[in-house]
Amino acid sequence: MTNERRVLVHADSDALAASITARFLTKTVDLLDELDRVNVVLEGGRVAIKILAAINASPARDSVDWSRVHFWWGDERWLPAGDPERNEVKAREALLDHIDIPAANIHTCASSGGTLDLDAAAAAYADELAANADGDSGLPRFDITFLGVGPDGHTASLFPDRPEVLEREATVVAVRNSPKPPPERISLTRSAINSSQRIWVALSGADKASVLGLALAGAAYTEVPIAGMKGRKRTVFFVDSDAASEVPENLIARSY
Ligand SMILES: O=C1O[C@H](COP(=O)(O)O)[C@@H](O)[C@H](O)[C@H]1O
Repeated sequence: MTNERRVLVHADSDALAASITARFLTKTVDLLDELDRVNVVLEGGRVAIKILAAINASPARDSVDWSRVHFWWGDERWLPAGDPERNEVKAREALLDHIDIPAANIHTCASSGGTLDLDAAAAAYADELAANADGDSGLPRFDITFLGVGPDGHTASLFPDRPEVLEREATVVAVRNSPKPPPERISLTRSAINSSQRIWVALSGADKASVLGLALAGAAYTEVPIAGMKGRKRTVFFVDSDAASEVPENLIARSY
């Protein structure tokens, strides 16, 4: 097993979504043969939601025993419950509301407008992670973590040149003054993300090409946060041809 990064290039975002869907369903079924439960970390980017919709539409969707799959979020936007811009709401609409999964398996971050303020909500999410921890890590064993990337290189809600990207102790941070709306967010930290067994990064579109090139060329993660994300077993970049235009040819695995 290698933990090298691989880049899989697809013709377009539809092909990308189909490929990651097939891989996700197969890997989850295989993991459930070995493990009592599988923990999956979701994100809220445009391509991520397209992938969840593709999983929902797949004829193989119900080959997964969803009662043994737990969903977490790499980040959440600090918005009222039910707000269509919440990552959780988008994921529910695309997939989670359509599968046979116990509510307790869906581990959301709190919403704004409730009893918790932003810091307390981040602490509550860290407590929920710790209550499901693998050993004394404070974190579940994240079997598959989906990440997206903004044109500025942010991933989850870790933005360039911000203190949150440097956090080493906490598993979860409250984010304020995000350069991308909404300004307040909750995010896993880099070390929490990098505890994942597998990180699957999805990028689509020409506006992601430059940052993908920088990340693969070894940019500092403080400036390009996605550059600092690496799963314990594998890190795979699922990209479309527009996003791949600045990836060195020798890094591309043309298996799709
Ligand atoms: O705000 C966010 O943005 C990133 C990237 O989103 P995209 O639409 O540009 O792909 C996403 O991964 C993150 O979860 C989300 O909160």
